[in-house]
Amino acid sequence: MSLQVAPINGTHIHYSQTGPKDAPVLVFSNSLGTDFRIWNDVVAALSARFNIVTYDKRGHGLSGIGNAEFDISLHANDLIGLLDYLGLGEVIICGLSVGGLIAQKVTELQPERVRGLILCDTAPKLGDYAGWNTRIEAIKADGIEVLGDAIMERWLSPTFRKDRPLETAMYRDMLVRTTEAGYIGTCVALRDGDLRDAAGKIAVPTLCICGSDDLATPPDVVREMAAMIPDAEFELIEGVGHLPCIETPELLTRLIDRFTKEKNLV
Ligand SMILES: O=C(O)CCC(=O)CC(=O)O
Repeated sequence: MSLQVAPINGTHIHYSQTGPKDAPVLVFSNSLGTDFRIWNDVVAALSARFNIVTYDKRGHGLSGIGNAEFDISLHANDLIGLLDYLGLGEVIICGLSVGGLIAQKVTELQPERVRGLILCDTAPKLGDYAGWNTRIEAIKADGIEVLGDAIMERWLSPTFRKDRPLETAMYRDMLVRTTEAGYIGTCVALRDGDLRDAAGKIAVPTLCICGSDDLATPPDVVREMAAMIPDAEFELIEGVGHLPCIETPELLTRLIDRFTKEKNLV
């Protein structure tokens, strides 16, 4: 399949669209330092029933970086711009980590557009100001490479790292090959982003998911988010880290399948 690219808000956004065009639209939004290949197994399992959009957020994967100052609103407006470009109306959004903040921000900006939310390993506010600045300064000094091993420990469970060393090395490469400007820009967006006031106003069916071994957004953080969002459900996936779409795509697929059916989103 040829690469698909759209002109969005002064840069180019690399995306893919798979599945029947008349099916419900399911959009996946990525975590920090990853590109949309992390959803490959989930997309393969769901693409008969959904019109699926995946994309590389600004500064990641094959998307451009542009000249704008990064914040969560910019990332959310990029996703809105991509949906407009593709002529898509109502969507279900599955957002992972910073992708979960992007999904929450799109819901705040265009509540009529979002039919349902699946928020994986995320929260309305991630980390604290000083922690993000420490990470930004470390990368400015020595590059992303120096943080690679520590980040793998947060992303992937000990079992995955032990049993699947080649894939662990590959995802580490995905991380450290992210452009510094794109990675740091998104750290700034996370440092300054706080959607806690908006969480209580989310009025669409929401499923919150977390891996039990997630050291980046631990289960209690995700449970706290679920408690803020009216009627949100919480699911813990045992033995998995920050990226359930990589470690257990079958289980994540089943959760998305069950949730979208139970909430009449399909
Ligand atoms: O993964 C994200 O989108 C942000 C959370 C984070 O910092 C994960 C990590 O790199 O440890």
